[in-house]
Amino acid sequence: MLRVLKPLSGLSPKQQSIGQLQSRYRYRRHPKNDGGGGGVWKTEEKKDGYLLLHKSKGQHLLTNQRILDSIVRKSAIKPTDTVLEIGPGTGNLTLKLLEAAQRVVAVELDKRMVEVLQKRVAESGVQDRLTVICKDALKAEFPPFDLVVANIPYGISSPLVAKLVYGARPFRGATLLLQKEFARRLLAKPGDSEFNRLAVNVNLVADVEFFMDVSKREFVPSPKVDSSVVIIRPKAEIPNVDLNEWWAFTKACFCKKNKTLGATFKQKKKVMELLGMSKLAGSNGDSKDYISSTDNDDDEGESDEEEFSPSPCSEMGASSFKEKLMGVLKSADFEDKRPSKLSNEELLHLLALFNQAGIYFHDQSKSRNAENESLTVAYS
Ligand SMILES: C[S@@+](CC[C@H](N)C(=O)[O-])C[C@H]1O[C@@H](n2cnc3c(N)ncnc32)[C@H](O)[C@@H]1O
Repeated sequence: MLRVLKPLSGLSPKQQSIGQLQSRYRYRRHPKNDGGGGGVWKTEEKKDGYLLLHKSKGQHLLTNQRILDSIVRKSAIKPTDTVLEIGPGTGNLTLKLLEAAQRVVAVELDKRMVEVLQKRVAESGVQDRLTVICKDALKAEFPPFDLVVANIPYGISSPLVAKLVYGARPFRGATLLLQKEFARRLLAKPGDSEFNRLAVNVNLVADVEFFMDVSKREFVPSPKVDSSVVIIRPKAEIPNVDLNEWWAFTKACFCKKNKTLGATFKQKKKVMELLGMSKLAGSNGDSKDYISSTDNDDDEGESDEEEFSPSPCSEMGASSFKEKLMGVLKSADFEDKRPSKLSNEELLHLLALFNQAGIYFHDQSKSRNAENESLTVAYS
């Protein structure tokens, strides 16, 4: 299905408010509709040209003015606020944000989108209040902002949410349009089937509120999935825990989220890897011993059900280390518990117990924002 974004003839831009400006654009099916194959969509941003919309970049434009208005209203933007928008696209939301905020910082990967956005905003005469950063939002350094309001490309949801809530910039809230299933995972509570490490990590530092569901029919072109709007509000106070260590610890616990912690930490492969890193760091004269864990997240990836059975060369170290791990789990009845049913308070308690036993978890890559981070754990 190909659609066209076509500017309608009408009032001169100078006579128009931003709201009127938006109504100059309408969407219709492209006459050369080819059924939507090939992952590329066409839209027209001016009478003599076409803009290909790429599914791979999540280019699904939200066109329902009522929904755009609700999102802006719900975001409680103050006239003095700077709003960060990730993926402004052709500016449907940006123009509404500029009506409410002092300044909008829009981070957009696609230069063609930036051109359309800047043209539309210039027509409204408020271009001096828009800053465009034409970069990948995962790599861009964000300037200070008060709020985030965005219909984001769903492909970067997880690292982007991590970048925001674990990032250095303080902000009041993030109103995000997300894939419905992803939003449900963010909202999940311990024991819910959707509950996973993402919810655990986000909930440590932020509260997540559901706002509304948005049908796929409200986008041009329609994606395959429905969406939901959630508001993420950073907590005023967060537990006194090393966030890098917390990130690595939850990764280790949730590598098989429905397995008991005893089974997870008993796996031969895991114990041996942990121990291997320990010896590596020890040879460098490090005061702590470092150990690594397999990077299997949330029941995906390879499984290693095999119970620990030490090889001759590392028998002593591996055995005592496994005993240490199991001792911690048993000391507070965590051995038979599943991470997917534990509250953050319980997980924090378990981490404190590991630390007391001299076992520390480390994020080797130091990249909580990256999609493929790896882990190490330290113990002494
Ligand atoms: C879902 S569309 C939203 C467009 C617009 N906000 C709207 O609601 O109509 C996502 C936009 O994000 C842009 N985008 C995709 N990946 C990005 C990235 N890594 N960093 C910044 N922008 C990105 C796409 O080019 C696209 O314009």
